[in-house]
Amino acid sequence: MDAPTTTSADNGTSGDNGAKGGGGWFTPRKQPAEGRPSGAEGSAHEGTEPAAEDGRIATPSRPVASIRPVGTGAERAAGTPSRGVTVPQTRTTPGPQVPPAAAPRETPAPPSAPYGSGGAYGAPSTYGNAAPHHAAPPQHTAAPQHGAHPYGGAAPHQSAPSPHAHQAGPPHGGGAPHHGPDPAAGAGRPGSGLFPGVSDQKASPDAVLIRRTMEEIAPVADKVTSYFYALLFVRHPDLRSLFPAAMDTQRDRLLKALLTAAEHMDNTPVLVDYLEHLGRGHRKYGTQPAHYPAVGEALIGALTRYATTTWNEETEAAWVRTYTTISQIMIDSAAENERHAPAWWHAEVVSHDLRTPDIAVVTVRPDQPYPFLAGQYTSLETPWWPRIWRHYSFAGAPRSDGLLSFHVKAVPAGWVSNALVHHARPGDVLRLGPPAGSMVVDHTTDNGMLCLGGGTGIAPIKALVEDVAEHGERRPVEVFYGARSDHDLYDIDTMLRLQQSHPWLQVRPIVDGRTQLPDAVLEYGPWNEYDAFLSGPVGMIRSGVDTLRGVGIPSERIRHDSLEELVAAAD
Ligand SMILES: NC(=O)C1=CN([C@@H]2O[C@H](COP(=O)(O)OP(=O)(O)OC[C@H]3O[C@@H](n4cnc5c(N)ncnc54)[C@H](O)[C@@H]3O)[C@@H](O)[C@H]2O)C=CC1
Repeated sequence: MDAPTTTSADNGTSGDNGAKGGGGWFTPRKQPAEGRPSGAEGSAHEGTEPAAEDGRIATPSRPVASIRPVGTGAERAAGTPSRGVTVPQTRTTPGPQVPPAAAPRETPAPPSAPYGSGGAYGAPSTYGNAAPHHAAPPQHTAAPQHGAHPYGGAAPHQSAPSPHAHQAGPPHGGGAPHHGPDPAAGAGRPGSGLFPGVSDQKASPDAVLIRRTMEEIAPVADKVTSYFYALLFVRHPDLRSLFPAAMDTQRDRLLKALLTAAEHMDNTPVLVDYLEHLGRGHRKYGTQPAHYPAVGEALIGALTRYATTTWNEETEAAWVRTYTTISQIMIDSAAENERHAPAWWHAEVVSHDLRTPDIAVVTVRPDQPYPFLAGQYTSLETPWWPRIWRHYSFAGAPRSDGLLSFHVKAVPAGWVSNALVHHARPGDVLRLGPPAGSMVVDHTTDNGMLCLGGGTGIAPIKALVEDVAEHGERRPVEVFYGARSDHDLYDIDTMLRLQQSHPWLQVRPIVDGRTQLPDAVLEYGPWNEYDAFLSGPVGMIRSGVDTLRGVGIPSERIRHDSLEELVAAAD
């Protein structure tokens, strides 16, 4: 969800959207033509409504409550009267952002992933783990309207910061950071279906209703998503230009974001971190507060159409409350971020080093200072594929000259990666989003570091090593660098040079054969006193987490970027 909602000067009830005339907020203004194609793309003509897959017109069952406008945090600070939910002022986050968890990298799949990962209108991404400074209990506790609860009711676990605050966290609690029951699940009966490990027993009433809806629409998720975008673009054709031409991957992002929010609805710290990250990340797409109500209308319209069994007035009210709060947090987060960071950075390619026929090291110079931490990643857009963003890790610790490097592998059908490897040249200008990810070094300990880098996943591992070196630490750092063949160890010379300079560093190239990357660590050790860092293909992360837990490293000391995002990127 990415495009949550809010603010609308008319309180969301203007024009035909008002709850009048039997229409209601999401009621079609006009019948669509017979046989009109459905789907998110193609079809949006202003003043008409999209047809459902079966050709029927989708008309919400009844008027829905308006998604309330609340203005931005800045407006409230200036004394603008609140018109809806009361949301406390956004907190200030000084210094480089260490947004919650992670994201995907090169996207070997459909070239279309719009708002890249992390992103836009529907991109979850990570959060699962708040960065250290996010560990404090959230200040966002949207006051309920009409007795409703902000996140769908009570905000139960507010007092407990995420126990996985240092891990790269998957959005749906499924991936690595949350090995074991979700902290939000309490001691109740574990949930089932879409939300394993999430219990309804301690869940707030709104959370229960929202999850029921999600369970119901899961089997028809594709239809819901298509219909959502169709509604959005038909009613707001101007918003279409914010999205990439190809919507394939984008569609999934909405549902994933919803799942993420739904799963963590009662875990306020996690949810707020996630949404704040999402709100900041949306700035680069040009998302404005006014866009949120539009998305909210389309969302409710799509749910009304497809969640036929669970949808009723109560459920609808829960969704409206929840969406309003979500929007507010994202809007406030973006507004706060706007005070000290650009929405994006331009970055000129200054060198392009083709290491293998399909791997390049691309170095860029941002047009203004770009603060980040070693181990983080950014989103990147090329001039050849506007509005298509991909995530790449910084392949080095911050440098005094401000240059940033990325390791890019051209993957089949990967538009961005192929453009970067085969077309980018010095002088080309890319766009970068804000830094993200929490796979960073904890300099408050001197624990040994066990690092597994598979393929181009070695990029952030190299950054971590440089970070340790720059801090003058002498903790043991063991790097296992996996590749399919000797030829694919494109950065081994750099890693071995680092090893020569630093006696605390051990680099072991592991070429697929007798053993593969995660298993190779079993021949060494013991590792139970180490912190672990995993970076590479999702299969490697999954098996690596299992292996490392098996050798005694607790889950909370195993860090990696979001599995969900990596999976999404590989679709
Ligand atoms: N470029 C970047 O900045 C970053 C990229 N990544 C991710 O790293 C991946 C790199 O892709 P490639 O270079 O093509 O890697 P690859 O597919 O050639 O695999 C590299 C090595 O990882 C291990 N591995 C792969 N699959 C495995 C599995 N299922 N189980 C156990 N070990 C496995 C093997 O040792 C293999 O040689 C991509 O998925 C990318 O998204 C992750 C972080 C940063």
